[in-house]
Amino acid sequence: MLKTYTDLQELYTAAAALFVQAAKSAISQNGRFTVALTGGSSPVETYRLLATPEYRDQVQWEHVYIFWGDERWVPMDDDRSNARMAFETLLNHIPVPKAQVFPMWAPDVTPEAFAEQYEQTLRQHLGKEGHFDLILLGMGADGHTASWFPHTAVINEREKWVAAYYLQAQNMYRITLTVPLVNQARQIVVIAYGANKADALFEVWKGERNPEEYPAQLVDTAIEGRVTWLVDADAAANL
Ligand SMILES: O=C1O[C@H](COP(=O)(O)O)[C@@H](O)[C@H](O)[C@H]1O
Repeated sequence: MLKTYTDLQELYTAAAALFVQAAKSAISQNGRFTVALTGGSSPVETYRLLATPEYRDQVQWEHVYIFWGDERWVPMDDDRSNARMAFETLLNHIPVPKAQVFPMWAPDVTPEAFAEQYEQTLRQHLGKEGHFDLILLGMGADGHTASWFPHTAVINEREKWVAAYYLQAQNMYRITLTVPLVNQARQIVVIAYGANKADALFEVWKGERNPEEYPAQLVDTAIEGRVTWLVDADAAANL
């Protein structure tokens, strides 16, 4: 499902409302809520909104388990860190227990070894089936989502749940949840706005199937109601 907003504030509100709704429903059914956060610029205002009393006070944060969908392999005080952004905008402002927050970063370990450790952590918290209650994603102007960049081997990974690899174009390691794990989530919300996303959004939704070029096509929209794209009119201009 794709929902288009002319007012960005309404898009942020819709994303925050979906988060709260997913948290309430998972906690009432299973006593806990597992969520993977996205990075980049797209979720910033949604995270800020979730930190306001109106949204924050609707969530039983002591039952929430926070992971990341992907990360730039940089220390958490680096401006590029997805975790740093999430702490600054949301996590520092909510009463979630620190032991239930799992950034994709650790010093003194290789990214590949860390990816294996992170997968073990996920297996402990998600069980062997690996169903997140909610995964938030963004989409870059090049059609990447999570750290599934065009023409990288990681988009064909079907065994591992978490993978790390060196992204030559950015001269940095990336760590990411993989396609099979993301597509097992109970709910996925993709946030994409801005005119620079219009071409990629068109290709992902209306273009020929070509996930090597537009990896966001790999987010499986087949199950009705499970995947929601929240986009603005600028991003949707070519649809
Ligand atoms: O590098 C990344 O980019 C994507 C998209 O970022 P945005 O700034 O266009 O929102 C993001 O979803 C991903 O988490 C991040 O690592």
